[in-house]
Order: sequence, then C-alpha cells, then structure tokens
Amino acid sequence: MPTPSEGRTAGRAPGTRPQFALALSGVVRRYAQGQGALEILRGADLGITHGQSVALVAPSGSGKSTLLHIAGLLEHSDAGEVFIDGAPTARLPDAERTRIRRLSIGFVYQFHHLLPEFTALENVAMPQMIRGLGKKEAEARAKELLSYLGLGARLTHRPSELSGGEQQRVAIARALANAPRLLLADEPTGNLDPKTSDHVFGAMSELVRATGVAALIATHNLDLAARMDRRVTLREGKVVELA
Ligand SMILES: Nc1ncnc2c1ncn2[C@@H]1O[C@H](COP(=O)(O)OP(=O)(O)OP(=O)(O)O)[C@@H](O)[C@H]1O
Repeated sequence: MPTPSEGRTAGRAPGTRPQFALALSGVVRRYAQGQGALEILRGADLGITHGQSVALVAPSGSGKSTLLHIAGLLEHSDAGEVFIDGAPTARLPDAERTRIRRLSIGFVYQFHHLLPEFTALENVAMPQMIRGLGKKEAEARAKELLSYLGLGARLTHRPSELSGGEQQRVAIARALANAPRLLLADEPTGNLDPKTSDHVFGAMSELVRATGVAALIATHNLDLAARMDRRVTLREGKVVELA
C-alpha cells in the first residue's frame, strides 16, 4: 500500500522516478444524504506502478466512478491524498489540477463523447493540437494510434459513420493521444455487445502494454478483468486486492 511519504516528490533523489503512476492514500468521500452523510470511500488506498494495468471490479453503487473521478482529479476527496506520478494533488489550485489532468491523465468513458462534426483522425489529433503540437505531427500520431487499433481504413469517418466498437476504439486512441502516464476507464466496453466488447478490450489492453501507460479500468466483466495485471474491488469503502 502506498503511504504519503512514498508518494511525495520532496526527498526524492534527483532523476529517480517515483514508484507509482497513481497512488491513493486514505481517500474518503462522502455525499450528503438527508440530515446525515453517505460515506462511499472510507480510507481507500491504492498504488499503481508505471505500466501496470489494474481492473476495478465491484458491484453497482460501490463507488467505482467516484474513485475514478477522484483519481482523475475531476472531483475532490473529503480526506486523503491522490499522488499523480509521485506528486500530491489534494491541495493544489484548480488550475494546476486541470494542467496535471490534461498532461498526465487520459479518460475513456462508457459512452465515447467524440465530437460528431469531426473525423476519427481529427478527434484524436485535436487534444494534441490543443496542447500545442502542429497539425502534421498531431495527425501523424493520431494515424499511428488509430492504425494500431485497426482503424487505418476509417480515418476520415465521422462518429456517426462508425460502429459502436469503432467509436469506442477512437475514444481510446483519443485518451492516449497525449501520451498520458495514467489511463482511467469507466466501463469502457459496457455499452457494447459481448463479442465487440471482447475485441475492443483486447485492442485497448494491447495498446496499454505497448505504450507502457498505467491503467485503472472499471468493468463488470470478470473475463476482461482477468486480462489485466491485477484485479481490485471496493469493500466497505476500501480497495481490496482480488486473487
Ligand atoms: N453527487 C452525488 N450525490 C449523492 N450521492 C452520490 C453522488 N454521486 C454518487 N453518489 C452515490 O454514491 C454511490 C457510489 O456511486 P458510483 O457512481 O461511484 O458507483 P459505481 O460503483 O460506479 O456504480 P455503477 O457500477 O452502477 O456505475 C452510489 O450509491 C451513488 O448513489
């Protein structure tokens, strides 16, 4: 389990890499419920090393999305710390959290959220251009990622001209376009039929391995989870390792 001291950048020898791409330490999250509070996360700890893929398999309502939102700096925890690449983030100003999120974290959701007016290539190139990369370079990387995911012949298709599985593969390419250190995916294949889901998950796993990104992927599918390096669940608000 990571401890705050393991995640801290201070005291790290110059040039050494922190052990964890993502570390959660004592994360608490509660929601108001009537007069009281519903405590969803009750001191969750989790460490994911660079290049490691972890499946989060837990019942509906147990807090998977909440955990992913906190890990992705989209939401604040009520207590505890989130270390991205060794750096604590809880007390950073919002602008800095946004910067880290843009630079270091890629997201894939159950529904792809692609821009409908743009082609597959443009959807993947855009986040890179927003980061300041030239159009030519951004499109070259987009083409490489999409080709790796078997979409080399679909570059100029708009989302409505792609199948559900293809749309989701474009979303995966987009999430990895800026070469993040961490990929967070919330039921990335939950909206697909079993065969397509299997195919898309396989393609995503291969790309995760090829890029060396650390990945935390929430899924209900145990067969898909078995392909990850580790499996964890949420029990009474804490992260518990599965066999
Ligand atoms: N903004 C909120 N306000 C109040 N309660 C919330 C809020 N967000 C989530 N919850 C509650 O927290 C619990 C965990 O929600 P979360 O979406 O993290 O679960 P989940 O494990 O991702 O579920 P599923 O697999 O169904 O998507 C749920 O009981 C939910 O009702």
